[in-house]
Amino acid sequence: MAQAVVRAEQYRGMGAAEFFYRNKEIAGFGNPTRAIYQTVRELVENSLDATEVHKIPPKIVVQVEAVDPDKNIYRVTVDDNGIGIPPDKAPYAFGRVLYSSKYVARQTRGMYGLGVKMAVLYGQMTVGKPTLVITSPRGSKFTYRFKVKVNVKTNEPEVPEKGEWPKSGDWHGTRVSIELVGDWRRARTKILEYIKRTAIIAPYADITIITPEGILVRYPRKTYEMPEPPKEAKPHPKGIDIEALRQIIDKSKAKTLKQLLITEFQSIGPKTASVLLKRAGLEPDLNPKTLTDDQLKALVDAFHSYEKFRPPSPEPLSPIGAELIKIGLKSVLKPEFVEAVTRRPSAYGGHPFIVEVGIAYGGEIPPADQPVLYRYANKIPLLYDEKSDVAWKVVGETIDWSNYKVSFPAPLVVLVHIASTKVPYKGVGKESVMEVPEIEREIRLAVQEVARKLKRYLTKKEKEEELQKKVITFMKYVPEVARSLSVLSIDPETKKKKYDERSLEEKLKEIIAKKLGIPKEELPEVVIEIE
Ligand SMILES: Nc1ncnc2c1ncn2[C@@H]1O[C@H](COP(=O)(O)OP(=O)(O)OP(=O)(O)O)[C@@H](O)[C@H]1O
Repeated sequence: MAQAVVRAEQYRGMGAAEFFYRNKEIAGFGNPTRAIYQTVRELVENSLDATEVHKIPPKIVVQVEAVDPDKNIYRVTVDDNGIGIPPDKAPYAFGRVLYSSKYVARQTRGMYGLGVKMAVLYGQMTVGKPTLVITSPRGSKFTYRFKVKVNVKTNEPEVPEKGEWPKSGDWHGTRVSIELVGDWRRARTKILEYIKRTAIIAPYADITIITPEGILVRYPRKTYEMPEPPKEAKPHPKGIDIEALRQIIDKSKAKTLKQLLITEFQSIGPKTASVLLKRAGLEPDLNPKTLTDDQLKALVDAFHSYEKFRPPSPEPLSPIGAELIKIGLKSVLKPEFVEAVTRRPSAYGGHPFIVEVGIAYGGEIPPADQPVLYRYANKIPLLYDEKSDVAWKVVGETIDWSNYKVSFPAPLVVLVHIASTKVPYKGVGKESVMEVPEIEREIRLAVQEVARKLKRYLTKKEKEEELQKKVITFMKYVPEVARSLSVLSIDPETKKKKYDERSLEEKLKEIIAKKLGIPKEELPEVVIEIE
């Protein structure tokens, strides 16, 4: 009988690239449908960050080509007119997991330094080919071309091919091309919806998608008006933990603790610094680099328990603004009513955020049994996991729409945008946002504010319709009544009518207009004759 072999446990470490390679689904690459959707998303989001944050009106072309449809092999290519990537950084940007230019307190779509590498990895795992990157940084005299792979074991980029050539025009931007096994047919609707919703939130962008069937869908730019780009801000003490503090100390040139607090954090001046250090039981002149674990903890505790900090600065945020939301909703959905609001900045756990809400109603929007919710976080449309998102909780479950004169089925679209330096996503795939009470509250207030405007509009519309009905009811009888009165006014002796029909009609119209409280000229010209 075979003896069971008892082997000793094998221990080894695992790098970031290998971890995400083994756990693709947590980054949104769980199956071929999600993978192709997520690839388009990651590339488009990088392109938008590379343009919009630098005040360049984005021009983006997405192309999905069928390389071998029988094997479900597709090529996704995204072109942009962004700032490009310096040639020494490009291999890392595409070939090293957790490498990013966005690890700063500033609102961008990207934040983890992961997205495009997951797409590169997925491509190399399923088709085996490297990703092609062509880029020309702004101001550079060259265009660079790389083929890049991620080395799963070492998390170092592999560059099997590279080249450069002089640039003639002033083109700048990036083109990324990835071949992968994807289920285009299943993902198609979601991808087209994603592009549509991106066009709504960024009406200043020119976005085109060309599908494998050769269909071209273009959302032309509606305006050159763009949101103010976010500014980088120092961290707020309330959002700091011990590790973050350690990293700040490592990078800082401050010689004393007091200096560190004043120069590296928002909301701390000399006075507050002294109070905080006293609370933490630390000497102001201590060299920050010598702090023990206990001292670091004492300082973080003092940060968290201090009640008088100013709220985090909203400068690193870049909301879209009510006007642009309205332009976006109007141009794509063609509703009869549209309104939007940008709330004042708020904060949770030391992170600033702003909620924006837009409502579109009627027109070409088809009626649905529930409100159609367009969720966005840092301008990214979120299409999956709707029911577990804080915005759904408010729009779909908490708000009683009948209070706003909406009865379902109704043609109602509600757009909710959360802009923050740290959106509390439920996962790195960025599909839904956690139920943070401060955010939930802001969403509720914003939805209520816009919904009240919708109610006013619907009430006015209802009144106008009632009035219109009355006008028609009264006016129907005018010709007949005028004729009868005219006949009654015949003088028995002369046999002549005292009043002719025309003048009686005019008199009757005057009476009706007065009764309904509208100018006589607004009564319909054509008088409906009764049978
Ligand atoms: N089209 C592009 N133009 C300019 N820079 C780009 C472009 N695509 C990627 N990059 C650079 O590559 C970096 C890595 O991109 P990646 O998608 O991996 O992460 P991210 O966008 O920073 O964060 P996230 O994982 O949250 O998307 C970006 O931070 C950016 O600096």
